Amino acid sequence: MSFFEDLAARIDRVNSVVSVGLDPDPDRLPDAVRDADLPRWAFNRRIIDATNEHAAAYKPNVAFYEDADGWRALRETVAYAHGKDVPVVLDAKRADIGNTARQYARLLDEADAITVNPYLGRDSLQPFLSRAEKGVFVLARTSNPGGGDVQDLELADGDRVFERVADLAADWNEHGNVGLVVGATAPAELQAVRDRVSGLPFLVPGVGAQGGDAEAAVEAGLADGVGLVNSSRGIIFAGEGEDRWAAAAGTAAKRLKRRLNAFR
Ligand SMILES: O=C(O)c1cc(=O)[nH]c(=O)n1[C@@H]1O[C@H](COP(=O)(O)O)[C@@H](O)[C@H]1O
Repeated sequence: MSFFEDLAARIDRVNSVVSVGLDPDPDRLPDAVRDADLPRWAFNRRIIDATNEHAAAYKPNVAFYEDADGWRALRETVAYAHGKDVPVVLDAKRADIGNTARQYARLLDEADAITVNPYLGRDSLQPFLSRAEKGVFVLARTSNPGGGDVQDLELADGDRVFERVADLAADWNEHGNVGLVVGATAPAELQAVRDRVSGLPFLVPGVGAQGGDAEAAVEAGLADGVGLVNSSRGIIFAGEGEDRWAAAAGTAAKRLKRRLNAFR
């Protein structure tokens, strides 16, 4: 099965488009996991136990794992999520010259989909795109405050850079495995991207801690009902400082699922 077929089946099974971001900031981990052999893995395991029935996908951002223990924690996390039948999107935002990109693309051996950066152009993404069974989410309009600095620049024909990236990504979709990352904090741009590319599913981060627009995320983010709306800190640290932190994450995931489902 291709990634998007698999994701569509998962969305149906749990009636949810929630992507739970697994970004285990070491400074915010609860005391209960701090003495574990791999604290990030111990944390993620409890979060997955608490949230999987509401999760269409998990999205670990590799920034939170890029050290020796981190890679072990990430591998355990992905295997555990798969054991619960939940697809995993590795948020890596990678791309490089072909020779290097081929090595980066090995990350896809670990997961079902990945986020990539379009700035270096098609050949830099080819090693990802050619993995037909894996999903490739191309950054189009990001959610950060400076997301427009480059992405909103106007080209000579009046298109904005992020719009052109969306068109390019649609051209790169030879295997039906391409999606776009478009932040919920810029709802007008989100809708503009949807107006350009009707068929591509979006991964929409930025609801929750970044205050993005959940309604726009669902209305523009899904293509034929398929797409993901991600929250990381808003779910995994919902009960920070409490004993019931894992249960609080479960409640936060369920609440977000219901909020998003109201617009589906
Ligand atoms: O590619 C991403 O997932 C991403 C793109 C973007 O435009 N904005 C964005 O926040 N993200 C990621 O989505 C997650 C958002 O985390 P929270 O703000 O805690 O929900 C982080 O892992 C970000 O790196």
